[in-house]
Amino acid sequence: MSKQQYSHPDTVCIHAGKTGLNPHGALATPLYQTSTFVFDSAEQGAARFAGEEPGYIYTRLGNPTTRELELKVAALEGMEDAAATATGMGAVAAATMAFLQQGDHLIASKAIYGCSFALFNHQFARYGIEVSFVDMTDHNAIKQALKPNTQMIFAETPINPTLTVLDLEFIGQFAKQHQLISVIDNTFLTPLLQKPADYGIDLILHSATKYLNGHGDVVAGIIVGSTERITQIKLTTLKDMGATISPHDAWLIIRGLKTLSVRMERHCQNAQKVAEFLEAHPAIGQVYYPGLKSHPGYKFIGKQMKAAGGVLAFELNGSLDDGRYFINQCKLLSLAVSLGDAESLIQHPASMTHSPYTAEERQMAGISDGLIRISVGLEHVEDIIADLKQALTLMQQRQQIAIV
Ligand code: MET
Repeated sequence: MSKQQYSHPDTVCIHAGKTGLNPHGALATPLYQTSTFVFDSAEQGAARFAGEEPGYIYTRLGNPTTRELELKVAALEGMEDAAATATGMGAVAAATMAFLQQGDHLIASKAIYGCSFALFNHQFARYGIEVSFVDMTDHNAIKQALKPNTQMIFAETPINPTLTVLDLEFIGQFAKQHQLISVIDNTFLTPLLQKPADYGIDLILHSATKYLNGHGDVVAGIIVGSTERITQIKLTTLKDMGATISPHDAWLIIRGLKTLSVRMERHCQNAQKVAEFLEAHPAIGQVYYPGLKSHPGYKFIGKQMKAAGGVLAFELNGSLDDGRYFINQCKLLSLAVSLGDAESLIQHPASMTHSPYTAEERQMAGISDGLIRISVGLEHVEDIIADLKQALTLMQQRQQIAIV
């Protein structure tokens, strides 16, 4: 295992995490596409199962290609260890359920990705885990949600899809003060733009489907934390529930990570320009992007977050029907959920990513029916803006005809 420390994350993305399991010195990481590993003897197999001898057993329990991905992302987040998972939701479920049991209480942000909300709101109730959904911009509300059985606090920042920014320093300190396990989903910014570990956060999650992989061809997740906590996850929820990543998917993410730094830079530059264009357009109402001075999260830029990332949301001056018409007119932007790909993606959270919420729950979470989310891709920004502009013009013309 490489012990070398690199001073810059760009270099970490490319070089960190080498396991040394590379007998021919291949430049690219070898892909160990195998379900199982052959033991030299029955005694060796028994010793590996007993944890008395290091070495691989079976890919659900670990794999050398996956290990390189885990070590790389742990190094990027500045944490000891990581566990890669089959999907982002695999990471959310394995990380939370490893530490929560019947009778425990979880404080969760009231606005989070739709399936994280569904897991906490629908599934946890079935297992006797109590959840309070809280507006985490309101620190008093967090304090008031605390109960004697509270074990964990869970949030995303910026929030999917409202782009609300939460104060990681407060969350980290609050969790320490009350001996809670703090969990932050860092998917939107990646460790290149935000490092929750700097604020004492215990577990950091990613949907690796998104920016870490970056090419829209994988679903995967990863959990980052201390060796102790990651070991507990690997020996319980990950081993026994089995949301294990495929080695091939781990290999693709290792390849994608090599360009994470340059991709994030371009995503941020493009998103900033798109946000400014939308903010100035008469057909657009509110734009939600922390890179805009008008956004309450702007004060965190250059502090908690290096930049605002590649996702933005906005409301049109128009009806839900106008919004659907507008999205349908986009030609370059693909109408698809997910984010962090080279392709710009546009979607309607209320009916897509956040449809597990009821209309009332969405309203409480601040996700309006008119909200539209864009993952700004790596195309030339003028082409992205031109596509949005033509779709907005068509929508405005249709609105005019409707009035006449
Ligand atoms: C199945 S819906 C979405 C996937 C992804 N988490 C997103 O926010 O786009």
